[in-house]
Amino acid sequence: MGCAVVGGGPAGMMLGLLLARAGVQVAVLEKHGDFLRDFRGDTVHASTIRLIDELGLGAGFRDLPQSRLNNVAVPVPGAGLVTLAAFDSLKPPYNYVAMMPQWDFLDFLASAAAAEPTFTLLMESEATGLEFDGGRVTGVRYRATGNGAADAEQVLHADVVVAADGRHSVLRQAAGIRAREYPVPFDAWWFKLPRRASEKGEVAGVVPSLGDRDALIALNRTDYYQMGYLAPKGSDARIRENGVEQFRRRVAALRPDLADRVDSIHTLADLHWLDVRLNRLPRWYIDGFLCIGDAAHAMSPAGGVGINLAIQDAVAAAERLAPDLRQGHVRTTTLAAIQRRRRMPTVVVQTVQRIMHRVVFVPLFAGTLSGKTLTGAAAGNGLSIQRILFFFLRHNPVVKRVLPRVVAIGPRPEHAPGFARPLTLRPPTKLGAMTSPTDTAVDTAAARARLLELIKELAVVRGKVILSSGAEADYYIDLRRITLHHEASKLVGQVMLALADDAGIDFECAGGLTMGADPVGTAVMHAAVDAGRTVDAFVVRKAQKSYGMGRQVEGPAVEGRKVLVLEDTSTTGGSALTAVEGVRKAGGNVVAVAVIVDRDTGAKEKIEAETGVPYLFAFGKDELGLD
Ligand SMILES: O=P(O)(O)OC[C@H]1O[C@H](OP(=O)(O)OP(=O)(O)O)[C@H](O)[C@@H]1O
Ligand SMILES: O=C(O)c1cc(=O)[nH]c(=O)[nH]1
Repeated sequence: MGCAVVGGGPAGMMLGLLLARAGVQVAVLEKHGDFLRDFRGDTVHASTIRLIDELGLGAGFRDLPQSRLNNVAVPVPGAGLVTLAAFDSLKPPYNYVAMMPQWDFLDFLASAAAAEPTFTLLMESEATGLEFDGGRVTGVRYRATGNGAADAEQVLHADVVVAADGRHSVLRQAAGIRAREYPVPFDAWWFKLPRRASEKGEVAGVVPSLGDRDALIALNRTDYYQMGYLAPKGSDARIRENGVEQFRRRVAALRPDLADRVDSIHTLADLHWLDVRLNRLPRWYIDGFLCIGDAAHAMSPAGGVGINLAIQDAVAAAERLAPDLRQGHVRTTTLAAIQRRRRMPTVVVQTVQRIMHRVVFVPLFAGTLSGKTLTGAAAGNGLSIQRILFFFLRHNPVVKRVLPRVVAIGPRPEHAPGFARPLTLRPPTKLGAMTSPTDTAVDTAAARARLLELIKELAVVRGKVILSSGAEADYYIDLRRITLHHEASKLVGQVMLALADDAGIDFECAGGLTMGADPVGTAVMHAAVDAGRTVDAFVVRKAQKSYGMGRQVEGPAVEGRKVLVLEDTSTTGGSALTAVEGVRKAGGNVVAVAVIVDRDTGAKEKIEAETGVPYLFAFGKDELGLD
């Protein structure tokens, strides 16, 4: 076996799927017989949705029953419902958090992985320990608990064992790795309250209400409210001693609007206690063994970002493990590289959570924080750190932009490794283009999102610069760094092809003025061929060649054929116009001009007026943050 993953949660299943797509033998061991468990994190964050699109699974994912969380709001006395994180301010389509039962999400990942021949899912297989050879882990010991075979311990040998078995990881203990604990002031108790049909249309959101020494959050789900009661650590025994009636009264006091249904909490056995922990391992690995997700760093539920972080760990791990696993030996330096990659986002998120604990939860449980404190409505309430923070959360434009991003996307989001992405886009048919974008659109959305990120990261250069036209500008987009880039080139082809298809442009040749347009033309040609179409590329020289064939337009003849003129970017539109003129002289029928980035400097108007064909662009300067 290449890789044995222990724990069929979001991180374990994602890692299994990605490694299987790399063609590596991988087994995921899950101790339960199904994924059905209440009150696991039921969020799928924006960066995970983007990842799913990149894996070509977006259409199936969107078919799953789910609701969208568009914001996080707090009701504050005197200020109404205050939105703290408006996800819908993020760029679509990744501008929400999907809420769905985690078992649906895990079933979905499991069925995608089952399509890969190198993937095995071992349900009812409980890991009990590690197998060592010298100091190196060489496998995992486990017990199959199904079919009454509970006591037969077996060994699964693997090049690497990955523990994705959560906060109480059995395997990390077996590896002798100990976590560093940070104090957490509270625990959480999850339960459900019914949601009436008449309430279905209400804002989907997370609605917290603060008490004097406790708090209640409500997650609006399709036909119920998922309630989280928060109280000081160590309160579980007291809550249970006080009995169900007192607990119902407390819930009713915190959410009077839900008081009419607290009877649905039949007994305190309906409360699911979460012993909240915040910790992380100083070292996530030993030879042959790696921890990811909560096994490497238990997260507080504050912000609800633990699942996303765990999935991102899985992606980073898959990307780095796959090459080693293909060679049959996982180097310890590779495991160290995975920890290096994921440590920063972990530390950032945990630090934010620890600040939230200190600033919100400690005073809350000391009885010095309530909704009134935040707005200053409480008598004798001066400027407090909470009021200042609350003011910033509501009014500071940078905080208002950054907060939804931190929650929905997270620091250092990961992208699907090339080996896990679908090989080609589906060939669009004329009928398909007219009816629904289905799979093609979903894949294109992922390609477009990734390309945009690469352009921002690699091509945008700020500072004074002289342009081709002689004009001076404050920024330059060096798209050659994109069109000649190992990952971006392919995306350029896919995105530009989809751009023309979406505009209903039918073409047989693609190219433009050398040299910016050259790699764009070949990328489009390859994307078209991948999609089962025949498109040739061409190059328009800046001047006609004075010897040889004496041509200005090089490549298979464009004469009598439908031509898409391409550019990487345009400012005055002069280069694209030269290309159109060259193609027309060579007898080509120009059907459109398309550029990757438009600088919004009048090129569109000029080109459309002078050539009479549409001018398309994949990205505007506003999308690059250059507005
Ligand atoms: O719309 P325009 O004002 O024509 O400006 C845009 C052109 O400028 C750049 O090329 P450049 O002229 O620098 O030449 P190169 O492709 O040979 O590098 C770019 O690749 C476009 O072709
Ligand atoms: O106008 C240009 O010369 C120009 C602008 C730009 O952003 N990028 C580029 O390659 N050329």
